Amino acid sequence: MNVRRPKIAPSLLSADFAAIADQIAMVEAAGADELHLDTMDGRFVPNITWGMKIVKDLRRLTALPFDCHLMIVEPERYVDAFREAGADVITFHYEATPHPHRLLRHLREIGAKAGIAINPGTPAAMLEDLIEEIDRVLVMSVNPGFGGQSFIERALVKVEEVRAVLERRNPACEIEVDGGIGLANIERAVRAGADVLVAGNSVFAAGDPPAALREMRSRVDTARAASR
Ligand SMILES: O=C(CO)[C@@H](O)[C@H](O)COP(=O)(O)O
Ligand SMILES: [Fe+2]
Repeated sequence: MNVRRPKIAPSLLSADFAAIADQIAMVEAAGADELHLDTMDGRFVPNITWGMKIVKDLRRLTALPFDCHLMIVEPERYVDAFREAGADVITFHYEATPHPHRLLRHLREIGAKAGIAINPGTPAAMLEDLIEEIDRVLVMSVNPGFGGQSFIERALVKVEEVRAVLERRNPACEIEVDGGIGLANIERAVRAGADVLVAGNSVFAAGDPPAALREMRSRVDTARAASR
């Protein structure tokens, strides 16, 4: 059984970039385990965010691990640059490359944690021949592209399915859930088997973001203790 303490990764997509140093310091002080950075290219997803330059500059602001979620086509062209910019976990989309196996191996070779994300319409079974090559599976619980969307409940079934396969074949691999995570579902995500909970709007758009993050932390720890 999985007994790791789940991590909470605030998503900077929902942060105020005019005050980004303060926003990062705030979530770090409130107990964030990682920072989730969403790169979008306007092709794989309809939205556009930031690239390596921003990741590199943000790297100077914190020692928290950077969880770089690449929602871009041809991710193999950019992963080295994201690693050099300071990415610790690099997660590309299964749907964005014809060679996910090769890319997962390459990510480990360059010293990154190798992450692969699956969209809501992609079955967990598509990871079957990749399982041993993965350090983190990201189960999308919204269609990628925007923060603040509603959680897709079916994602929890997928987390359970991925957890069952990982228990047998790659127990060290983490499961991350991304999209619409908040107090209404964070405990259920942990009970389903999630190790990393991404939270954008539920932190940065809250009236009291540090309090929201601490409440999530407490609920996550209680849920994990209860599921042991
Ligand atoms: O990858 C994405 C969206 O595509 C996410 O990381 C969002 O940034 C999560 O934001 P919330 O749904 O938690 O507001
Ligand atoms: Fe994301």
